Amino acid sequence: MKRMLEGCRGFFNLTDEEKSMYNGKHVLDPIRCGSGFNASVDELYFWRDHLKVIVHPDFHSPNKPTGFSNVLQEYTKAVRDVVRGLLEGISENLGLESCYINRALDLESSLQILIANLYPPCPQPELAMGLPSHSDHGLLTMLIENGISGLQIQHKGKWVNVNAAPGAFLVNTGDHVEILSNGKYGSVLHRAVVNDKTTRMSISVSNGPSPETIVSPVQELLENGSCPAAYIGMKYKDYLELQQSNKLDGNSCLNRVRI
Ligand SMILES: O=C(O)CCC(=O)C(=O)O
Ligand SMILES: [Fe+2]
Repeated sequence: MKRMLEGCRGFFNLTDEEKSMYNGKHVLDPIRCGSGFNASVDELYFWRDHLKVIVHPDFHSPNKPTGFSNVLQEYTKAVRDVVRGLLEGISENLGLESCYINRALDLESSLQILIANLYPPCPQPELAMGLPSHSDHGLLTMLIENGISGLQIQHKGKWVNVNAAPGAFLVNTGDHVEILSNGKYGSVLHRAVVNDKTTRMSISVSNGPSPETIVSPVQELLENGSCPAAYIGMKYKDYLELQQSNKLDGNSCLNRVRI
């Protein structure tokens, strides 16, 4: 974790020119960096620099700073192993075989994206936001931070600060866990606030199905409980396009697939 945080800090410290080759805009561009959240559609800019790298099924990495690529590969592989275990637990908890989700969503080819967020001190934190309210598109997001808090999750309509223990992973459930569990697991709405004293850094790793998988509520859950499907099925890749093309105005993209 420490080496990953250092590596990302090293990337943000590169010159603008060195970073400018990664100014991609499309959600499936392998390496993208920049400022703001969804820079192509949002009018508002947020107090944040970011780096997004697709690391699986095909591995990509910026070639600077030195050694970054090795740490990125090692870290994201370890995260995939932890996620596989968590999804086995979630499968069992849903009354399914432990390997159900891993198999049904073709996690051998899972889309895994690393997002490093840098939130510098903001002179008027009450007027700015690090990241606006959103839910993550994947199954599980594994988040670490540099010891500075800033994540808030929505709980019973209120924003609650999340203070992680040092060295802990924060695990956010994403839209595709909600879809496949037919709402038994909720995708958590969250946002990041900024402060006026210290630079905060967070690294989230989004772990999703394979891009070509059509995800819909698990059939066994509908039959067992005789409840109707609450979401339409959609290819994960198409869902990403849909999320990217819409302004994130505090609503999750899930509203687009709810029946
Ligand atoms: O910085 C944070 O704590 C939140 C990051 C986040 O939500 C994301 O990268 O999707
Ligand atoms: Fe997020």
